[in-house]
Amino acid sequence: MDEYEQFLKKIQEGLLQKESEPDEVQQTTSRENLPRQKQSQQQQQPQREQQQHQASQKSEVLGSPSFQAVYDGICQGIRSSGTLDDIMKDFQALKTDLERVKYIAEMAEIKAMTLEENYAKKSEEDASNYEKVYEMLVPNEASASKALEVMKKCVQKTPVADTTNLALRYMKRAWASLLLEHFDDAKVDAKRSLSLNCPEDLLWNSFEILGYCSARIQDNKAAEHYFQNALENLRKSTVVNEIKATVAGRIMIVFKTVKAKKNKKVSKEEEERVKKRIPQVSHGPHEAFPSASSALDFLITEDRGRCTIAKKDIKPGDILMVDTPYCTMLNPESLSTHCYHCYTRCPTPVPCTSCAKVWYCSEECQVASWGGLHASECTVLNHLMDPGIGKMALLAYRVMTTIKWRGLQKWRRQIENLVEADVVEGEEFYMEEQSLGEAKHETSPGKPFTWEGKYNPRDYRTVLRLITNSTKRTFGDMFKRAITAVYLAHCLRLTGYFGPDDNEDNIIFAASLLLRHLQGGSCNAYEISEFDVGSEGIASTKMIEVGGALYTTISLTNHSCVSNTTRYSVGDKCVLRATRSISRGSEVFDNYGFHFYSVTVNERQEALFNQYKFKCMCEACKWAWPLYPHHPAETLIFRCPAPSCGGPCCYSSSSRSKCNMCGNQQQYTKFVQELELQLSSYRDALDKLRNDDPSSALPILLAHQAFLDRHVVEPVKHYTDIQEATKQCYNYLGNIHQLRQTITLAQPQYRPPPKLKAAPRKVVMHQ
Ligand SMILES: C[S@@+](CC[C@H](N)C(=O)[O-])C[C@H]1O[C@@H](n2cnc3c(N)ncnc32)[C@H](O)[C@@H]1O
Repeated sequence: MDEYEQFLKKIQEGLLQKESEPDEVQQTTSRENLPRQKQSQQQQQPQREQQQHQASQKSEVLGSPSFQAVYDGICQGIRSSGTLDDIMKDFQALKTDLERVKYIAEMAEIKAMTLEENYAKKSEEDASNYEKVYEMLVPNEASASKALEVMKKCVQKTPVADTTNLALRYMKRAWASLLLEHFDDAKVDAKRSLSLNCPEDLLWNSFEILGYCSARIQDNKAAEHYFQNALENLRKSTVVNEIKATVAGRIMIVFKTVKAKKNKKVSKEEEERVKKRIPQVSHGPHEAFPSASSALDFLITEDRGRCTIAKKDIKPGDILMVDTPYCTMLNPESLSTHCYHCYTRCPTPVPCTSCAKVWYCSEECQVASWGGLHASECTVLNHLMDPGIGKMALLAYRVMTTIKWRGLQKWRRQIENLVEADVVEGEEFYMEEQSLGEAKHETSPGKPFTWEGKYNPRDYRTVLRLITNSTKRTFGDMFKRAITAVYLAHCLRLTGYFGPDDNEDNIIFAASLLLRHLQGGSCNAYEISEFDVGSEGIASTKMIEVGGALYTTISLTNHSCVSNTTRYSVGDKCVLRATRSISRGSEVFDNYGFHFYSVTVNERQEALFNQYKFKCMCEACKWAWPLYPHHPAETLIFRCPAPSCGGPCCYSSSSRSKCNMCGNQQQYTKFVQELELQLSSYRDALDKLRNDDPSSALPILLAHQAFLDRHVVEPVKHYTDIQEATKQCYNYLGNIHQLRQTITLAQPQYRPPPKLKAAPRKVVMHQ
């Protein structure tokens, strides 16, 4: 191992150690801090002081205790005192969420809990360590992508007030992007650097980067302007003459070329494209439910609660809902790749100005997020994203920070009536009738589900009325959620949520709502997804769950394992689209992730009951339809087209020429001819899809689907195939991530001469 490698290893080890410290220390201090019995104030004080001292020594303030530690402490306490039966009895006798959280708040462990802020802090020490690693990596072109990653971390850790260092580090990140030929990214960072407090001596770097980026897209006028600026600033700088000569030489090669060329139009921004891709609902919007199509209506049924019904015949492809989220959250796994505000990928991220945990795709998102929800969670984000607390915690917390304390006051009387009495429209109606999770039959009629005014997806009351299934929850489920709710209410308090109204009563009131939202979230939250198209196109696609959201209109759709719709995300919006024909009066069904063709009946029923608290009675569950591999393959079963017959007939390569039920020859033959034409255009559509042309494939697939819906009997492989192909086409219309293609430069001479690519940048930037 040479000197360079040793140094690199040492720094990397140091950094790695730093990064893993918070969790370890957090757990240790948490356990120490969690008393079996309530500790006296005097006992607690020195311990807290010691922790505070330790925390101030670290780059991250380690709040204590974590949710997991509180929960484990309570469980251990119950086990060791042998009081489980009593606690279960008492807790299960409680009727409302308010009573439940009051009970939890009285527990010794909760009373002794002292939460502190816990978030990833900025640190110049960490930032400059990352910068050192970058300096070692960047001269080697093969390490450019590592250099870029390291520089991202460096920027994230840089204290925001240090605008000189930030400017320098954005510029260095821009060089790394340029080395990787990520021209758009390099341009964004070079501009950021110029807009900050970049030392005059080094200004030429960003201008030079911008020159190459503009030349790359043949914006020759801009390139000329940037190169002139680069040369001018280079001349004024104090860098040694040898370097000046080298840099000027490489700039001149490209400068001469761009001067001789005409301009070409610059491509539009990605954001614009995303905006345009938000579709409109088919048939125009519903009067009272603006996120839904006017082709829908909403009922409350005895056995399935609120549900969505087709008011008129719906065609495959119809867009039935385009829903706005009440609130959203980014999954912890996507923190390093996606914008914390708009959920797009961010190759040139800007960090939060306060913490070193979240990224934004742009300064606009950074500002919008802070002005929106992040300011009220930034300092407790490590608590909210604690692995033990569960995904729903952050979403429930965000419901509260979206409505804000002032907003809650407006509805307080209404909320208290609703929550305390646990009377919720819809639940109230069918809870009385319904035995535990047992759906009666699919087509029971219902009464209309009405809403005073418009059912606005940004109205808090639509979230408040999401079904919670609280009467069907086990002791363990409800007990843990109640502890989570109280813990989250304390996090709210830490961030100053209650303002001057910070008192025990209000915290308990907020905790009761949090408990409601934790339950509601578990059976009503949806994913924000991204369709990931790998390097091999359609053959290598997968769906990624980037975040979670509450869509209160889409939440009015029930599940079927043979659903007639599918969902996809466009930005943070959710689109619900018909995958088959839905006749007037039939129910519109979503699928909660358990399809009849890929999950066995028993597994589906168990999973649906565990999470959503109902027993599915769809056709596939009732008749135990086989899994996909066991569907009839070569044969299509259809209904005889003769109106007086309608009996099942088989179509295969060795098909008959008349119906074997009624003997009708004429209509049968005509139908088979049409079917053969249909099958041939279906094969055409599949070819188009294979060749990455989903927009040409989709209309053919939809027409074929409508034909099958008129004639074919399920389950059959061909029908499932076309459903899947249609969903793939829809996915291309939503959030999508396509691997960066390495573009060969149209004018190779725009590339900085290879020998000079890395070295001068590195040397000169640190003069
Ligand atoms: C997203 S909500 C759907 C709307 C819900 N019915 C309501 O009243 O608000 C999910 C919940 O609806 C109920 N549900 C969904 N699909 C169902 C079905 N096929 N049969 C019975 N209940 C169902 C379950 O209580 C489930 O937890």
